[in-house]
Amino acid sequence: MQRDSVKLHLEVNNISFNYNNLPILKDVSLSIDGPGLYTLFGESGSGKTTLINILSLIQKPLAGEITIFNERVDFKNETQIQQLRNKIAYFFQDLNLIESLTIRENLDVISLINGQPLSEEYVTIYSKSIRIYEKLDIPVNHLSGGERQRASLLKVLVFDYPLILLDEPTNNLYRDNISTIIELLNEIKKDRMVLVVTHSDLIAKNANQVYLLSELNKGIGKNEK
Ligand SMILES: Nc1ncnc2c1ncn2[C@@H]1O[C@H](COP(=O)(O)OP(=O)(O)OP(=O)(O)O)[C@@H](O)[C@H]1O
Repeated sequence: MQRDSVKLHLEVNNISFNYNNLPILKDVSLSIDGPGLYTLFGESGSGKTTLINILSLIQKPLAGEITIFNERVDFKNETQIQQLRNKIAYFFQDLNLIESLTIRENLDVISLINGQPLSEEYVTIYSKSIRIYEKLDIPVNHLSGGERQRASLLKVLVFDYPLILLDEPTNNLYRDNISTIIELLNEIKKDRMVLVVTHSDLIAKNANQVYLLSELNKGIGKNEK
C-alpha cells in the first residue's frame, strides 16, 4: 500500500506543562526516529494523557519545542497546526464516534474533516483484519463496547496518518481481541510511528522502545502520585 512519504521523526525538547500552576510535565524530552511501535508507561495521574494531548497538538506546552516530521511546531501558526493535525491520528479513551451514524458514515465524516479520500481498499483490508467488516453498515449505538473500540481503531488505520497516538487502546478488550490489536500494531508499525500509552505488558513486549514517563519527567507530577 502506497502512503504519502514524510520523514518519520518526532523530537520533543524540554517541554513543560502546568495545570493551575501545578507542574505536571517539566523538561520532558523524547526522540523517536523511524517507523516502529513505541510505548509510554507511567502511573495514573503522572501526565501521560497530557503529553499525548500536546503531541497531538491539542494542548500547547508552557515551554519547550516539538518537531514533527522534521517541522518545528509553531503553536501560533494555525495553518501549520491544522496541516500537521491532519497527519496525526489520536485514538482517545472516549472513542469519539458519532453514535447515530454507521461505522462507514463515521469514516466519511472524518474524510471530510481531514481532507483525505476514503480508500475502499483500506476499509476492506483493515476492517477484515480487526474483524469489524460485517458491522460496517451498522449504527455505532448498536455496537458492543469491543466493537466500538475496533471501529474507533479502524478510523486510525484507514487514513494516512504517519504518526499514530493511542491512549490505552486495549482497555475494554478481551484477550483475544488484544492479540488481534497487537498483530495489527505489528503490521502498521512497519511504515508509521505508533506511540501507545498502555499498561499492557503484551504491547510492551512488541515495542521497539519503551519509555517510562517517570524517567522522562522532572515535574512534580511524577513524585506526587
Ligand atoms: N483539566 C485539568 N485540570 C486540572 N488538572 C488536570 C486536568 N487534567 C488532568 N489534570 C491533572 O494532571 C495530572 C496528569 O493527568 P493525566 O490525565 O495527564 O495523567 P495520566 O498519566 O494520563 O493518568 P491516567 O493513567 O490515570 O489516565 C493529574 O494529576 C490530573 O489530575
